[in-house]
Amino acid sequence: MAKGLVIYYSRSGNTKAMAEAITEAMNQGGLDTECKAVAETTPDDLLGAEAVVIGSPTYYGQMASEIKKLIDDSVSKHGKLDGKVGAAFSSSVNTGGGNETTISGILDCLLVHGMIIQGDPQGDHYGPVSLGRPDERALKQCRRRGERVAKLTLQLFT
Ligand SMILES: Cc1cc2nc3c(=O)[nH]c(=O)nc-3n(C[C@H](O)[C@H](O)[C@H](O)COP(=O)(O)O)c2cc1C
Repeated sequence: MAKGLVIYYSRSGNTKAMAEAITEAMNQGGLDTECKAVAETTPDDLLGAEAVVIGSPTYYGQMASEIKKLIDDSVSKHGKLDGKVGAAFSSSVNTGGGNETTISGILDCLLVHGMIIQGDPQGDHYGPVSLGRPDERALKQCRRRGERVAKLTLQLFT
């Protein structure tokens, strides 16, 4: 069965709540998906999933260093993530506070790994964003992204 992995870093719970909503939707979409804090995640874990979704709070318009460290450590698996499905999400405090640049930064790294990224013409285009604690709009975007990742992954891997 195709597997998914949602990885997040979160200090005050906002990004974690997004991760949980995305994970639930991926599981409902038929992808056996685990949700892990980045502190519990190793580069080896990236190999075990066909879809990897990474979320970070926005720190100065960029991903948190904890997420970047995992990505930098994933150089040990370089070439082995080629063709997997990737996605990203972020929480910030301000509108225009850089959540999309954070997502783009994560997606850039996943592209270097050779991963497949799907945009969204109707929902949050780059990936779900939330201002602070995810409200119903943000949770809807998280569920939508989870469904879309699951659908694409099952199309590619089953
Ligand atoms: C070091 C630091 C830098 C931050 N930089 C930004 C920023 O550039 N733009 C913004 O809108 N929010 C910024 N924030 C706010 C967080 O992105 C926001 O509170 C986020 O929802 C926290 O997510 P969490 O609850 O998952 O930890 C920053 C917070 C910290 C601690």
